[in-house]
Amino acid sequence: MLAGSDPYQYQPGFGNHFSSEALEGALPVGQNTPQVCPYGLYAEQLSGTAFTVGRSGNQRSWLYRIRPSAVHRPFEPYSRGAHGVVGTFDAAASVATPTQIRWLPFPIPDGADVDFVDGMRTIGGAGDTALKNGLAVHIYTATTSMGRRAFCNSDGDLLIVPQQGRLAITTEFGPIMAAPNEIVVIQRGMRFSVALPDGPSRGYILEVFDGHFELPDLGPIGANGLANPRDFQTPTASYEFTSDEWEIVNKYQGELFSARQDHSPFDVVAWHGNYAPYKYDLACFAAINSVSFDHVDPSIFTVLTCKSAHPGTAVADFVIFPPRYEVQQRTFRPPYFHRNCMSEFMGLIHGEYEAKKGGFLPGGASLHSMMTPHGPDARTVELATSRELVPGRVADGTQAFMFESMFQLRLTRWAAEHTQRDHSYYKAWEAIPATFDPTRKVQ
Ligand SMILES: O=C(O)Cc1cc(O)ccc1O
Ligand SMILES: [Fe+2]
Repeated sequence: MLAGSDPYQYQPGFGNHFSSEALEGALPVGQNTPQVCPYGLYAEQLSGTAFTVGRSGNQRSWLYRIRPSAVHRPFEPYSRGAHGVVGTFDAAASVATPTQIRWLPFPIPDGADVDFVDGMRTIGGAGDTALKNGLAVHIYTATTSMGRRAFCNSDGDLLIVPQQGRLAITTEFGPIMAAPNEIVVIQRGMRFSVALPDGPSRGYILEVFDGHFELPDLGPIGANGLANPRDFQTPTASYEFTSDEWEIVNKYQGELFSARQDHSPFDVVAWHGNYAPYKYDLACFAAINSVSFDHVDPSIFTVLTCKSAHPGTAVADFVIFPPRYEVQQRTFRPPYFHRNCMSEFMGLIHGEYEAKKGGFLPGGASLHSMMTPHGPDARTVELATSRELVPGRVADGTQAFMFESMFQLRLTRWAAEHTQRDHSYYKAWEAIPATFDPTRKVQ
């Protein structure tokens, strides 16, 4: 990187075999592990899949760094305050409820210095990190940068959805700046440190304990549309060479551990491979929908999917509800009433969600669990059944999203008993009248 140039340089593409060097010639030529690497760097492989996974699914990167990551003092249990991260969702650690759940915006601590790691709280999840089966949903509320602290998650991949405040993320692969309406994916094992250029910040995190996010198949849509691969952005190598004291906070089996080292974890001078973090601007999403009639299932707005072993059934889909035109004729246009064999966790980045124009607020959340009945609120139903069906815009200035999962989620007690839990949420549907009239068969 040249002095004074923009540190945020990205490589476009999804799942590419990227190459990046901050110092010309730092990547070994023609091999991964020379006897001595250029500039006296150490070669270190970071594996995202088992060595033996088939070629099309195999993910790994080679990092050429000033000191190997192995150079650190032992990990000890993390002692800085009681942390609220959970990696096992059994009856001891969490509660199950099939009721419709909503939270008003999660408050950002006032006056206290809380960074991204200490401000992370698990809302709920399923399964267990040790068996690499399940997922967790977290929220972060933070007021201060991590400084010389780095976080590393051994338990799975993190899909981060900033809702308030940009995240300036230093990663081993280079820096990423992510603003609200962008998402960042940081995979298992990657060290990163979060600074807050805008001060108090909040956002959502989806963690998958197995697999990786991929672009959904497009089927009859064809070769283009939805999230296009070239709009994903992976950072470029950037390093620091210091003997400063750093703390590495490692989430392992849902617990936090801390180790100290006298060098920066961000000392990767060059790297190559296809296991690398990325960001994506949700405004790049090329939405596709019905141009004739009927409400299309929200899977049409899938940005990324983490597949399970059951074809077509996701560990987790990341789905958005982007600004778009709505043109369907003779159609109840809002989300339909339904009971789903998947779990639906929703959040709102900004604006108002089309099915609930009040109560579901930016920085808040809702959970409609497996088979929990839900749909548009009474006001939305009233408007949608009486309005003239002219072409119109929907969701302008708005961005809601959904983490949809095949798993049954359990809530942490923190989330279930949170003061922001909206116990009157059920009233959203209370005023929906019975309009049934056996003498009036009009469609
Ligand atoms: O429940 C929700 O609000 C999400 C949702 C939106 C939609 O358009 C169709 C189905 C669905 O679950
Ligand atoms: Fe739904």
